[in-house]
Amino acid sequence: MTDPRPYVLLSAAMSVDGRIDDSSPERLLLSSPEDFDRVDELRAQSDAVLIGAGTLRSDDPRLLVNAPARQARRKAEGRPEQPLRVVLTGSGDLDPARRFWHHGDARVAYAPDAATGALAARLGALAEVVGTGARLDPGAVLDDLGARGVRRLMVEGGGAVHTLFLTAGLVDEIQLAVAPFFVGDADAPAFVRPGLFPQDAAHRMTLAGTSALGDTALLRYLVARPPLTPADRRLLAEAVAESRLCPPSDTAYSVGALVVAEDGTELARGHSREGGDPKVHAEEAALAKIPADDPRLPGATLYTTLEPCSVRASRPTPCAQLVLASGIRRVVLAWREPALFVADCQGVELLEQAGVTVLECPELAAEARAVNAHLG
Ligand SMILES: NC(=O)C1=CN([C@@H]2O[C@H](COP(=O)(O)OP(=O)(O)OC[C@H]3O[C@@H](n4cnc5c(N)ncnc54)[C@H](OP(=O)(O)O)[C@@H]3O)[C@@H](O)[C@H]2O)C=CC1
Ligand SMILES: Nc1c(N[C@@H]2O[C@H](COP(=O)(O)O)[C@@H](O)[C@H]2O)[nH]c(=O)[nH]c1=O
Repeated sequence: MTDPRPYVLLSAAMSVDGRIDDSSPERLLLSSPEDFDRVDELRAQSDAVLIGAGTLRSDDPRLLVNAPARQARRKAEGRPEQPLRVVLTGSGDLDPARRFWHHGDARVAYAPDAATGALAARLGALAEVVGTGARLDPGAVLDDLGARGVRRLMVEGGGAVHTLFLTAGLVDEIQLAVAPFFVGDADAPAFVRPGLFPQDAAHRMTLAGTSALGDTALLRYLVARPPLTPADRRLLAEAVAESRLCPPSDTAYSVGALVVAEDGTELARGHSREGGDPKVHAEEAALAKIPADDPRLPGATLYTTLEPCSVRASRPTPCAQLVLASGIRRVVLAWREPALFVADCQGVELLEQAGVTVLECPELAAEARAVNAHLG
């Protein structure tokens, strides 16, 4: 049994025009004193508090539970006085002279594997340095924190880190404080950067509370995490690996697909243009290998790197229809079809309308897309 990932609470303060700082070197105080007290209480309730390297550089924060009564409460509960303090970096370029490293108890820095060696040498005993694979992977960060016993994680910014966790669908709750003024500066950091967020007009968050903290409005949102399991991610990564086997094409996507029964048995896998058939799609190739009357199909999941097609020039039956005909009721995909060969792919809509559960895994979208980088 792997340890559970922590509950992730993202807390930030922004101006009414959506900025979390201005572009001056000094840190901008957006929160009211009452709101800063909320932040202190949230830190006290958390097992770990996390920021990005940009915030470390610009704010030089200590990131501590400040109220002595809260420190004492933690101690009385048998917890360390201060939560684990966490920094994320892509480059590994973290300055050991920052205040962050010289306060509180335990500290961890996460970085892509390639950056860990130099960073560990730089930080020495100031922090543990942990690699997250080829890239800065927020899922790997949560896995590692879970294994350290972290059950509640507070993500405290800045904008790039908010974007990293939100676009990966890894946030459970947002506490967003809105300060009653404008920053009015196009160069000032925004709450989030542009990105593909699972929460859009069609997938709205739940407003769980609003309150006034001094002159600051606190909005509390519950963010439904896409119910993907670690096994789903692993199997979808297998589908991405399968997509790398596709014979190259300048006119069609390279896609990989796996069909896996409820008990984890792989029923079939397939990839685009498999076996010399220039027209076959990955889902079609995989489904063709399973007898139509296999009783495991209704409980099975289709993992595919690209949204199943809803219209198709090459063959009469699009893949979304093939999936419906197979009886499969659950589809996990990495990447929605871009409007390159088909103006508006309706594969997800078609499946959902027929009652199939469709889950997207934005964490793997970049990898699925990379296999098709030559298509632009
Ligand atoms: N009002 C508020 O509530 C808060 C405001 N802030 C403000 O936010 C600003 C800082 O925000 P921002 O500049 O976005 O910095 P962040 O704190 O979000 O850190 C960004 C850094 O984290 C690493 N990183 C983040 N995402 C990735 C990724 N996908 N791949 C690789 N590395 C990644 C990089 O580190 P590296 O550069 O080492 O490669 C990147 O430069 C400051 O002005 C600060 O005052 C911050 C927190 C709260
Ligand atoms: N400016 C700002 C925040 N900034 C956050 O507070 C951190 C600094 O905390 P400390 O080390 O305790 O001073 C900083 O790194 C950033 O994450 N937070 C908020 O709730 N409201 C605000 O207006």
